[in-house]
Amino acid sequence: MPNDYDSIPRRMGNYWLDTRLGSGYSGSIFRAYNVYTGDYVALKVQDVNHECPTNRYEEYIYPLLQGADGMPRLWASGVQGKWHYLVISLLGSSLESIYRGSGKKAMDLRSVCSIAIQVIIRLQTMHNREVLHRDIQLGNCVIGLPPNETIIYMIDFGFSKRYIDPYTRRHIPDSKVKRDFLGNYWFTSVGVHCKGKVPSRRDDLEATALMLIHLLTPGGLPWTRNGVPKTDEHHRRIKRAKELARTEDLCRGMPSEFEEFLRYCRRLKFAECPDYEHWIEEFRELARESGFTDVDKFIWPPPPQQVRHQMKPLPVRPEAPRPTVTPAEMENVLHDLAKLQLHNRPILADQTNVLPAQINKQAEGSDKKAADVVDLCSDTTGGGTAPEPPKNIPPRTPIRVKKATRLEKLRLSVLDATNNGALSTVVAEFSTFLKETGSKTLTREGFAFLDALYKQLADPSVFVQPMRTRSATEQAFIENQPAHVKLGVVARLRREVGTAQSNRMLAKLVADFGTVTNKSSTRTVTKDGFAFLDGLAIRLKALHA
Ligand SMILES: Nc1ncnc2c1ncn2[C@@H]1O[C@H](COP(=O)(O)OP(=O)(O)OP(=O)(O)O)[C@@H](O)[C@H]1O
Repeated sequence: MPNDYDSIPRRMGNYWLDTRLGSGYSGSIFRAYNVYTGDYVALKVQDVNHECPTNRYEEYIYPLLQGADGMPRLWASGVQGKWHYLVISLLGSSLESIYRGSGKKAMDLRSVCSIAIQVIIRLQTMHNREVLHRDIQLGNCVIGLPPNETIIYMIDFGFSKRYIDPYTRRHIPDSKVKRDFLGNYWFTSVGVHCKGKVPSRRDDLEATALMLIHLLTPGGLPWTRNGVPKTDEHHRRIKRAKELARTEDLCRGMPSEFEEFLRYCRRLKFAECPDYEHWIEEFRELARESGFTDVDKFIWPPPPQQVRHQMKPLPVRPEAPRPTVTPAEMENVLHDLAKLQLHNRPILADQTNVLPAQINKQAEGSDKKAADVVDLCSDTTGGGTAPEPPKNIPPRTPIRVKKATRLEKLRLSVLDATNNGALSTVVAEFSTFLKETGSKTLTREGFAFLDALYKQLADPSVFVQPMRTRSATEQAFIENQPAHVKLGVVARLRREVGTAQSNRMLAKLVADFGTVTNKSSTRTVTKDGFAFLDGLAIRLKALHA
């Protein structure tokens, strides 16, 4: 329906229309002011006969969201002549225009973490109030006007819907019937956009994940690069590209949180309540680790290099740290380096210029915590047998690296595995690594390892049959169990892993193991948990044979 702006009256109710802020398929939005108070507002106008009466839907949704942070206030609504209008808080620029206006190919990590935190909080609010947004995109996230310019607001509830029936108090039903796509081309989840599934909370979160990944990808997500589709054929190509894109390819080079978040959203069951708190904390932690402060606030433009200077100085250590690399270790390293051949040119063959004092100096200054480091010498991924140490060199001692690095390496080995034998080796290493470092708590990287393992076992494009996921009831059952029952779940997994007949079954067990461990308060791998991992390695080997 064409927008005949000229016929829109200059006054609607108590509001005088000023400038047009934007217009979309469904209507126009104006800056307006209250003729009595002079207060500025935003006024959305839509033809009452519009084929898609989104203003009416918004009029129904807005009251459910009033009073919450980051939700615009609904001041008035009504009909004047052939126009329906909504009067809401006047806000600032959308993330879309901020991103485009920056002229940069990708957004900075600080800003993206702030967006992640705020948008997930907004969705938590909406979902707690029983509303799905269903059209998450950059144009529907806007910042406030000063002094609220660090707050991201959600707008455009024209596609929103209550997912809890107000009468029966039940979640809307899922359906096997394919439905027409509703949302936007770029960020609507694969399930809803490409497979015609019924949208639920998980899809709002998946759209958020795609939006964040888009912002961090130079040039944006691959399927967004040729603009909005004008033909059915182009739309089909977009859907195909979206559906086929592998999570790890989309997230290459980004902090692992983004890939994990997308995978998490895609694993959620239809009616499952997402763990908003967990992901808000993950993005806060990522920001903190990256040296950013005050990250709950979206600050645009991002503070130039400020963050490192604002970081509090580290507390002075009471005593000198234990050196991570001893002189003897350093000598080992140098010895090994001496044996390296670079283009047949021996290097560092002469160690006489390495004075003990220098070695000591290099050894100092390292302050890695014991729990954060691992023994690289136990790394078997490199293959081959270690050469005998020469007689005049003291026995090798471990070189230490960060735990996260080692886990990441193991994760990549899972993704590189092309058969069950290789997977078995990596799982055994993972288990050994956790035991040897005495670090039984599963960190983010540990869960990323399990995610990768699950994917390898369940992904039909790798080397196994596709997995049918657990039903929502089964999933909810596991999650709602008290701690002692969860222990029982791990004991069951331990028993079942020895008899699993296929990778598909193993994938289910890994998913259960991840869920149960994640839901436990300490996220530790118990004795049964280790027995499960070891059993998994043995079973994979047996299935490989
Ligand atoms: N409250 C507001 N204050 C300031 N600008 C706003 C406000 N609401 C919307 N806008 C601007 O107008 C644009 C369109 O708004 P909105 O998405 O609500 O309208 P729409 O007609 O549903 O658009 P579309 O058809 O693109 O979904 C937004 O991207 C934003 O730039």
